[in-house]
Amino acid sequence: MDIEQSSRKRKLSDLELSDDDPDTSLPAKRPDQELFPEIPVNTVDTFRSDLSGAGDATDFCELFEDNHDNGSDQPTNNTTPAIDDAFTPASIDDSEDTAYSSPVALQHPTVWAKTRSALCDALPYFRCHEGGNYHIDRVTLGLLLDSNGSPRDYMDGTVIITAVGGGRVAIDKTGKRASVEDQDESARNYQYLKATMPNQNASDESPGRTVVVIAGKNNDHANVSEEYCVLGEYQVTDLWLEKFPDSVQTSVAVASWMVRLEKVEFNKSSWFKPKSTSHDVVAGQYKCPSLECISCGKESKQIYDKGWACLHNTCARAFIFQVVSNGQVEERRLGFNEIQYSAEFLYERTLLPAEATRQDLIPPLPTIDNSISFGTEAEFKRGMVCPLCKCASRRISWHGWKCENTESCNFTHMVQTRPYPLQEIARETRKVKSRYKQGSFTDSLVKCYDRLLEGYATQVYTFPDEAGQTCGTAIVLRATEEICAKEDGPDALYMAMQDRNVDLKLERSAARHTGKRHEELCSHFTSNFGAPYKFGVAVKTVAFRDAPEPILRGVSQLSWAQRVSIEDTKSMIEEEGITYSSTSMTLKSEPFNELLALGYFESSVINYHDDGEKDLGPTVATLSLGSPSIMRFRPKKKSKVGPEVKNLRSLKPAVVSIPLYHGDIVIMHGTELQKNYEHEVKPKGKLRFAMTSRYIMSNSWSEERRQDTMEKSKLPLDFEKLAYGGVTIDIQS
Ligand SMILES: O=C(O)CCC(=O)C(=O)O
Ligand SMILES: [Fe+2]
Repeated sequence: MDIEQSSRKRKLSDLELSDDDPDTSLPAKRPDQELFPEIPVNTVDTFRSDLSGAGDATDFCELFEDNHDNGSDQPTNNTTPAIDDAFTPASIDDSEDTAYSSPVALQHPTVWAKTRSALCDALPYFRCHEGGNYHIDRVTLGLLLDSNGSPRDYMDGTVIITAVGGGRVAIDKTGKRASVEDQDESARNYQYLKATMPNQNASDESPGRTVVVIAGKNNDHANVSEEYCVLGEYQVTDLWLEKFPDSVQTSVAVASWMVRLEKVEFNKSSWFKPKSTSHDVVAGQYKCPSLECISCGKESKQIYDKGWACLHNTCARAFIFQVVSNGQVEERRLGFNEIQYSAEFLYERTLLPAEATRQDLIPPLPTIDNSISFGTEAEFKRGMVCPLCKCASRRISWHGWKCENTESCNFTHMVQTRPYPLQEIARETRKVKSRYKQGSFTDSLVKCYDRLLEGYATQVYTFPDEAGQTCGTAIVLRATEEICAKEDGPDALYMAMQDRNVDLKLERSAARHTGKRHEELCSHFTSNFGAPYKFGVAVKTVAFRDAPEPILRGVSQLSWAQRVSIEDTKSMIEEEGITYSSTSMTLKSEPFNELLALGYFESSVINYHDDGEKDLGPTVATLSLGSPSIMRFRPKKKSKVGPEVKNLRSLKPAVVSIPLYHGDIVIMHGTELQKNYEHEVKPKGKLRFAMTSRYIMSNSWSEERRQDTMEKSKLPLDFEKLAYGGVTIDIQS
């Protein structure tokens, strides 16, 4: 025991701690600029190359949100002390020095975003729509602090100290979450942050990398003026477990990881810090001592002002502070509010290793190199950072990027895409044909009948309702090469849709995402022509009379396809003796008065949905142009068709999967088909268009809305000359 005491004393004496004035040992500050150390400037690695090279790289977001990604399920604790109460280090006179006050925006943010989806679309270091710790291959690239995490969080213009987060579980039925178990080295957020530090990777030779920190408006410490602002490029300097018996977050002491981040360019003032003097501190001026524990033999830094404690949670002496009182060292357990971070810890500065990987805070504007790219590759759907006002903006328009800061900036970055040729489509088609079997069934519910329809080889899929009778059909008309090459056929239509002079008005709309907290954009681009209609998402409508010719040709071709396929279905039902629901399948062609155009870049999809909105006729017809795709149908989880689901979270598997090729037409018929089943379409190439026509019934609408619908669905007088297969449409009914 005596030996222990003396050894402890020896180590503490190294700190030169004095009981009455713990800071007299601190060296005087040297704010003279000339003494600032040179910050190494390394070759900047752009993340675009990280991502494009990351074929199977794990690109993920971790649930840092327990503490940082502000959400409705954040536990509120009225007893939480204000940060200033919890945190005013006594050792520093803060009457002049504002290093300890919460930063307030000084200048224009380096990069900012109005929405989470813009942030994630535009910034390569934070492609993380949920969660707050974005990592690739288990190494953090970006952190979002969008709430007040631990009451012990700290932020000045240079240093951020915050809880690492993760590991919380719901502790009651209201969804309140809290940490109930000690965190340890298996905590993922800890691991990914640790991996950014030099020599932490498996090879042990990684040079380390920087982490970009973003603050959201819900974080009171950063006090940023915009919804999301990039604070800067930081390095992780310390990770340690904090455990106090009276933590205000939980009634029991739970060890939680904390992280200290230090701005890489620590000698420059931050845009978000007003009178910070913290950037006057130079490397080496303050040194936070590190001591070896006499019990476990592991080192811990003295990061708190009251004294040193072993920070290794498994050690018998963990969090027992060695406090100097009247020249004696006492061992004490201290409460959460009794200690603060030491000045040495806050003011320590760390030079970034020269070989560490840096990050570009402002990614370059997307450029399409017409010799190697078409402009429809997945990366061009990403956002941009406006070079004028630095607003992170999403790719909303088909034709290019527009700054989303529309109130005070009108920057646009329009691009000319290179037409994606039919030869490329043929190549993609061959690849899909070799991989996917036509209509590969995953369930015996759906039956398929082969038909021949005016030169189109046709498959008719019949879908049963819960009673087993057919409630709907999906009729797939396969276009032959000959059909595609016709003067008004799919090839000509596909090329016309890419014509620079044709504006299809395609845009990405805000999508509904059940269970997601943040607004997202649909992955595909849409525009609506003819009768206005809200398909779950709001899409702008253009009257048929103002529609470009390819759209009108689409309406014409789909109207033709509806007529011939419904006629054939009647014969097929008779020939095959199929029992069907006549309330669902009227077997009548309705005049299409609307067309929804869809544009898909590489990796765009339309997720599972139904086309059974109110006031829609029983038939929905789609023409596919360009890249092949896979269409799947599955019974809805609430439908009695198909296997029963265990709970409402589990989904039913697809019952049929249908590859669709350039020129193919799918006609879904039957209102009950849409009630019982849903469908998705996943393109397998770089450019696909779909044109979907419906009949929208406006009888029950107000006179004004009805008139508007009638007006917008009037076809131009010369429409007849575009008629496919001689089908004219009577819209006036
Ligand atoms: O892109 C497609 O083929 C399908 C589009 C679709 O499902 C729709 O417009 O509702
Ligand atoms: Fe659909």
